[in-house]
Amino acid sequence: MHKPIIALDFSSEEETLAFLQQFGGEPLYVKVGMELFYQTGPCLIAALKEMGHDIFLDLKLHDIPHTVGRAMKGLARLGVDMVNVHAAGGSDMMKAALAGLEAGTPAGKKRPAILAVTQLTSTSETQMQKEQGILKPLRESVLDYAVLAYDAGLDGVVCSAFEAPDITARLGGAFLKVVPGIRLAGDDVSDQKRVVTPAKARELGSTAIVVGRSITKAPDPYEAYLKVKQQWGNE
Ligand SMILES: O=C(O)c1cc(=O)[nH]c(=O)n1[C@@H]1O[C@H](COP(=O)(O)O)[C@@H](O)[C@H]1O
Repeated sequence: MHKPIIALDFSSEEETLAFLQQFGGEPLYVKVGMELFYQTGPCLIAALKEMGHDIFLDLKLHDIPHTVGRAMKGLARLGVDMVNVHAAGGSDMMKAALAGLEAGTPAGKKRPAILAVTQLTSTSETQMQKEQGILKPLRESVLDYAVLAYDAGLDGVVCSAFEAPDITARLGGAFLKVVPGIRLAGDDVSDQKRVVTPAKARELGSTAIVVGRSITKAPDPYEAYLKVKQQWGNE
């Protein structure tokens, strides 16, 4: 089982490094998303690697296949461990993303795992149906996107824990289910709609969890991390 992935949703390198100092040098699995990457770029990725952290670079690419393929080729050179695209970009785009990653991964290095974001955990079924015009149940939409990603050769999906059992049943346990929308009991869910605790995520068969504000906004982030880790069941 993977360590909980901490979402470093900060706007500067200083803030990020001050946050990480509270972890006393413990090697972590961190997620760098668009807020931080757009401010700090590849330099911070290099610094995080130097500190021994595993990195999920969450830029959720969604564009024409040629553009996404070329972008992934560049991202592969950063030496991150995991990247993602939006499944809604389609099968050709996902295949181009994978081919770009393979082409960009330096010889002798491991290709980053690539995930497809299905339905964002901030989306409810009502919103999906009204705003995206997808009239099936949300669970079905997530499963359909997961099958599309699997057929395109991707390593897994980002989904909520609620859809994890269907995906495992259909595509097997090795296909990754990386699950955000995690809260410790009593924490503010904020903009998230499909939310579970770390323990529930494990019970539903998630491969990994992504945790942001339940850790980053906690009065004692390290203590919150230990609580998440304990509930999740450490590696
Ligand atoms: O791809 C993601 O990481 C992602 C997909 C998704 O469906 N929902 C989702 O919340 N995320 C990310 O996971 C993190 C969740 O943050 P918190 O809600 O603060 O725990 C954020 O960095 C989001 O960008």
